[in-house]
Amino acid sequence: MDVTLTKVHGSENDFFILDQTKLAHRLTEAELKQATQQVTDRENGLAGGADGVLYVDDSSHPQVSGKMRVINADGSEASMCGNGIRTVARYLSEQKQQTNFKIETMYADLNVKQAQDLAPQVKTFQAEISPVSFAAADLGMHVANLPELHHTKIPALSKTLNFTAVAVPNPHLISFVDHETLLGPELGRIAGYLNDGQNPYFPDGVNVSFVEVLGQNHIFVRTFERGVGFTNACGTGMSAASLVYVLEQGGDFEQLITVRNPGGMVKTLVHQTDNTYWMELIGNATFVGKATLSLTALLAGDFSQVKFKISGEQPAYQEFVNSLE
Ligand SMILES: N[C@@H](CCC[C@H](N)C(=O)O)C(=O)O
Repeated sequence: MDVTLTKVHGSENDFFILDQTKLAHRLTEAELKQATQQVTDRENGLAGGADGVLYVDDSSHPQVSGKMRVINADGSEASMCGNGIRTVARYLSEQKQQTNFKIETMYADLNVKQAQDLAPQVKTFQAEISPVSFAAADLGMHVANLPELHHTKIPALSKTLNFTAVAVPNPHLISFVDHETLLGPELGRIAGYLNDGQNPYFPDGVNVSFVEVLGQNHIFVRTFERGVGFTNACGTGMSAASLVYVLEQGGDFEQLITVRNPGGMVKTLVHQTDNTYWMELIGNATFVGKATLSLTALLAGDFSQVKFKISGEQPAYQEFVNSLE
């Protein structure tokens, strides 16, 4: 059986899209994990590897155009992926000729739509990020029996930094820091510890983001992701950081927030409807290229015979990044 993998990125958070509806039969759970670990490997994977694989499938939900499952590079499954869903939105939009529709994810059917291009030839999509919860149970968090964590020190992690934890719905720990701390070693040290599978605070791991305020409704977010490590950007992390920025640091509801990240820039909107928060994430959905190979070669991690066909979209994205001040 042949399998086509499309390499994509959102703010250089890169993935392969594998459309299960195009296969003679669906991959088993074990195959999903194995294929992901093989293809994403940064040294021996396909086309430089990736941060994860986005598996597309049909949805059985009414009025929903497709389903996305997110498998991290280490084989663990995530409930959501903000950068990934924009690329899946573009993929489904082109397959089904729709510009405004819903995608099923683990916990919610999320609205997605095509948006105005961020820059010439930089295809851009907008995705709903929800549901939001601060509850320890939804975060898999065990910090001093606290039901929620808002702008609070965790002495075992840092004597100086304050943390807020929020599930969107994948778990995020957010800390606002100065420029030196943003770029320094603390993020790797703290996030590495929290994702070691042994710590008592987040035994299932957590995505950790450091955020610097650059100006009004303008922030920089650097993220160490659960199941991956440092990535160029994390869409749910930038959405969670935007929410915490609005709630704690003077950002504005219903105003576009510019979010810079090591891989580029996105825009977010933070909403409050009744007592519920939700966000929208607007950013590039770039297709880098694609390859077709046999399932046997994919599972064996044998990419020696694979021809990777470049799309030609990356130079426009690079120009966009170069244009950012
Ligand atoms: N890069 C993603 C998040 C992917 C999932 C994350 N690593 C997790 O395990 O929760 C994004 O753009 O949101």
